[in-house]
Amino acid sequence: MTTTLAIHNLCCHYDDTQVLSQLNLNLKQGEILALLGASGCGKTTLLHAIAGLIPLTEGDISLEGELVSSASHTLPTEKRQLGMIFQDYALFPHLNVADNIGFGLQGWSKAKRKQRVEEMLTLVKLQGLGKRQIHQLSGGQQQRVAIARALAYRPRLLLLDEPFSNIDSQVRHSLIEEIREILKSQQISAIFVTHTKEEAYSFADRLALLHQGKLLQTGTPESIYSTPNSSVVANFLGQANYVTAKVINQAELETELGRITSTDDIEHSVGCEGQLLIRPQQLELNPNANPTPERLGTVKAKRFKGGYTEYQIELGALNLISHSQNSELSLGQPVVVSVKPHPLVLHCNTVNA
Ligand SMILES: Nc1ncnc2c1ncn2[C@@H]1O[C@H](COP(=O)(O)OP(=O)(O)OP(=O)(O)O)[C@@H](O)[C@H]1O
Repeated sequence: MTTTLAIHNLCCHYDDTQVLSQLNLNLKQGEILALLGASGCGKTTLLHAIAGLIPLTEGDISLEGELVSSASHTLPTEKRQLGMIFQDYALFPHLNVADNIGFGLQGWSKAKRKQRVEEMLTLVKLQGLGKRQIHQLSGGQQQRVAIARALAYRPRLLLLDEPFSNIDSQVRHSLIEEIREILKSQQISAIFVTHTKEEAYSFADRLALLHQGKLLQTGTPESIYSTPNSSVVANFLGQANYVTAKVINQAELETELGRITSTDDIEHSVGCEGQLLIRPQQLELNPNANPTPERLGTVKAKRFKGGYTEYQIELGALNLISHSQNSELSLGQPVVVSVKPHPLVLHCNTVNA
């Protein structure tokens, strides 16, 4: 499979402040990647660098093997064959839907342009609405027009900056799935900026987590969620408990909750100490089990969440969050806390331990 985008050792500055540092990232043809991270971590800056809107101070960017940015060279945005979609749609209010979609097709014959616009209207399920004015469309429909316009001239890469943030949450989910299907059917490579992990999970094949201008981890949503390489990544992708732990052998850790066995080999060496990550749904609460002191906790708070109940458990100095199917536990009730069997994820205190 060919590489659409290759970013190598990229650094960007605004005045004296370094905003992106030593960033490496590749994107395969047809792949959808979500750039995820807290506000201000550099997501939009990276998108702008790929678009050629800001220069690089170090490193380079290639599109389909063509060098488009380096410290000494920036190919102008309009020569990069990119599609760009931003949260405010940036449609032309004085043009109707068809003219918005056909706007980028300069130099095409009238007949070919009309045919392409019709194809695009069908693709985004807006057949028959070509003559409508933009203000006569819903937010979701306007975003479909933006997609159609961006795809009409067959870009080699689509850049989307928080494209769903202005869409009503009721329609957002189905729109995300629909647009993903359109991109997949056309084998379009895309980079999508969001700070909402749920959007990233349903839209992207792969996530790239940015933190303070550095790329911390890339991988499928499932792999990053289950084996985050740091507490920053773990916390960003969902609630997390941490207990101190030490590797006893390849399969076991000695922890604040007693000895815990992993279902996979533990990758760290014996003796390594650190923090064991336990997701709330990996903690089991049992009011009837035989208590051992290190596992006996008390229910301090509970919140019904629909599909599960969230409990806050006090256990010695630990404050643990558990998501349980059992909604019957009451405040103050003693419970035995155990960890469901799973491959344990330990973040060691010592590097390379
Ligand atoms: N034109 C600019 N001049 C100076 N600093 C800037 C400029 N644009 C952004 N920054 C700074 O660069 C950093 C990264 O900004 P960027 O917009 O890339 O973050 P982001 O991750 O997209 O944030 P958000 O999720 O809030 O949109 C921030 O600290 C921001 O204040």
